[in-house]
Amino acid sequence: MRLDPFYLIVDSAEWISRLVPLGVKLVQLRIKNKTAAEIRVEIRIAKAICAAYGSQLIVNDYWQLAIEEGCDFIHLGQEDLEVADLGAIRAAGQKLGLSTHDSAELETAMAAKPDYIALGPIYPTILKQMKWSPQGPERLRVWKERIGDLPLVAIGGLNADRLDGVLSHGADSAAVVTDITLNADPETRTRQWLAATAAWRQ
Ligand SMILES: Cc1ncc(COP(=O)(O)OP(=O)(O)O)c(N)n1
Ligand SMILES: Cc1nc(C(=O)O)sc1CCOP(=O)(O)O
Ligand SMILES: [Mg+2]
Repeated sequence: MRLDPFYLIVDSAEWISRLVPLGVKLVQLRIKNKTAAEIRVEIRIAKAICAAYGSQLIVNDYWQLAIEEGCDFIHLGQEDLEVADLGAIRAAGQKLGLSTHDSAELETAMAAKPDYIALGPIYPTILKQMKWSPQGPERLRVWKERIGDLPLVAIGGLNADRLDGVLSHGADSAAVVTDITLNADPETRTRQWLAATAAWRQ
């Protein structure tokens, strides 16, 4: 499986409706602090938009809702993984991406036979408090050697200027939140990401 080098992460279907039509081919819906009923609606709308534009939707955390809504790709962190039913996820034919932050987590993640591994935070992030110090792009090489052909996602503090650095250190895809969603002009910033990743899309 190949992942697009530009992996957008947003917290609403509204963002997906704004940015996916610009050409984003890989997008995660990562919603916190909403009810399950509200998240179901968001997933449904996001799925329809992604289907219309040929974009791969990945649902964060809410694997049961993702299955019920007919989505095909989820992302889980290590704490999510502890309580998730991997058998049900596989039986539903879901692809699975997993977060890792250290070697022990990588071992746990690999045992779950994921479809990609994410490593973060590569740089300091302002989105959420992290227990881990920034990994630095060099650590991506170490992860790539350990996971072989499995796609590797870099996340945390990425911006258009840091893209080439992470992709040239072994990441197959660069995930981003605030460099786009907190930008004064998110559409223009998204176009910059699309242009900056074009050479890695061949
Ligand atoms: C691509 C990608 N990588 C890492 C994460 C973080 O997942 P997790 O550790 O479960 O934290 P939350 O995002 O749920 O706060 C991610 N969402 N996507
Ligand atoms: C959601 C998330 N997970 C991370 C991890 O390291 O697992 S870093 C992160 C935040 C990414 O946001 P930004 O691009 O704004 O830094
Ligand atoms: Mg999570």
